[in-house]
Amino acid sequence: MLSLEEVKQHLEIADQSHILQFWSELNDVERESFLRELCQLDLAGLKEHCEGAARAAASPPTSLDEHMQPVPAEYIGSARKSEYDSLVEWGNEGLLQISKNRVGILLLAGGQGTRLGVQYPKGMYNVGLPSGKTLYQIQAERLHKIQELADEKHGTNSTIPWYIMTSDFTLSPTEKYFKENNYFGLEPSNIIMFEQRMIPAVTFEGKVILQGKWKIAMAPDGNGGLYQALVDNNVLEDMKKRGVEYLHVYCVDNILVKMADPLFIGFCVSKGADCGAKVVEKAYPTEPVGVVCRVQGVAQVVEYSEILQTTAELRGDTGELVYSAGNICNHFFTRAFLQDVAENFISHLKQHVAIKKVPFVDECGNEVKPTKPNGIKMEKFVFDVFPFSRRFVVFEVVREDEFSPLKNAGGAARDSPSTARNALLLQHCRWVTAAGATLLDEDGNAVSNSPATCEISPLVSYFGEGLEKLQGKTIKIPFILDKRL
Ligand SMILES: CC(=O)N[C@H]1[C@@H](OP(=O)(O)O)O[C@H](CO)[C@@H](O)[C@@H]1O
Repeated sequence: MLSLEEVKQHLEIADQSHILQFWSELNDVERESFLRELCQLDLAGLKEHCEGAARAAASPPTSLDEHMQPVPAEYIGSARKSEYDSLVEWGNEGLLQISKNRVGILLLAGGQGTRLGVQYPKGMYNVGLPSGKTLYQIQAERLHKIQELADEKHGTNSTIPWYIMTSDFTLSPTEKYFKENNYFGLEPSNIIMFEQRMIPAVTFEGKVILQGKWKIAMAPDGNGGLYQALVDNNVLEDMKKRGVEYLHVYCVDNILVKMADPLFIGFCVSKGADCGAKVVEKAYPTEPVGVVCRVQGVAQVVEYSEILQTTAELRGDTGELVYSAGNICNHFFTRAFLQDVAENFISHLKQHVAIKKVPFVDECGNEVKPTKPNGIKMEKFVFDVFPFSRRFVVFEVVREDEFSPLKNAGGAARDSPSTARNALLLQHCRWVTAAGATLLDEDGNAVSNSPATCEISPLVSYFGEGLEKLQGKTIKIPFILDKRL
């Protein structure tokens, strides 16, 4: 650990001496804790970080819009439009890769859940399903199931390691939650949790914000902090040791996420891709999803916060949105590509500016909750490695089956606990109906097209398969299927 004097010198060079303004008022315990925190900062890079943040926030955002083009059709596969034989072939390829232990999944779970308004990790959220399952539990059970499907087909005993990127906010509660739930029956050594870095929030004048007299306002470095975290935590070595060649990266909040989706993985592998993204057709022009496109001929995502409304609203001859490929934060990477990024491109990753309300202490040491934005948080985005890909592909999937994110607190019109819950229940109603059963509501009327209390455990079915025995049955809701038929 550095001495106080050494830290002081670094702070002076970085023009950040105000960080120690309350030092004389601190007791020994506080001093030790603060010094330890300061030593963990990238002190050598602090000046550049602070000045860069202030510069970036002051300059008008560079618009990419005029250089955008849609991704050419030959790089797009579609769960909706591709031929049946191709879908079967890709699905089989994916299951084969899983059975050979070549597939891993990586969950981005370092976020603070600010919009959702919870103090705990988003994955622990219970959207109010009849089973009361949380997002983490649903995901763990899907993982069990997809391993089982691969094993049944290939007579193997496969493992899909589950890498979970957390942050200072989410690591300990996530660890505790998995432990308390006995890792949902998964082997703990195959669940690898690690932390992304945190970086200081900065004022518009380029000064690190003090959140307390001996506490800096820190924020995770965005989901694109993944690449640095892979290096910091030797994750790529772990993948190599296990023989994992393909990684499916996804974010925590999508209740319909198909982890290690064999179709997506099989499609990417068959196309020889090093990098791929799943998309859904945008629901409306201003939907808060990134647009997967090309910028000056290179694959990229233009985030919803950075696209001009006029571009988002552009329509083609037949009235369809020109930029309709909505990013659902489901990415495919080969290990070789990630290694290349780790070795050559981390420092080239773009920094995005987020202007936020950051609680701080004033000159007198009083804690203040700002009413208007006062701070800059710099973030990297996970998809900003797409431009470094040599073969990038896109896979379009059906929204109703694959995308219902939990972003907002209850009561919001969109992307809320109830929309997520209903999306899952509706999907399960469709599965039961497709299997040839009739669902009846409490009054004996057939249920169609409304979310009824019909929940099928992921341990029973992953895609809607395995429900053949329901054919011809009449089933009264509530219907909870949690054991194999
Ligand atoms: C940096 C990043 O990954 N942004 C993603 C991510 O948005 P958030 O609003 O950050 O959750 O998830 C969206 C899908 O839910 C996707 O459309 C968007 O591009």
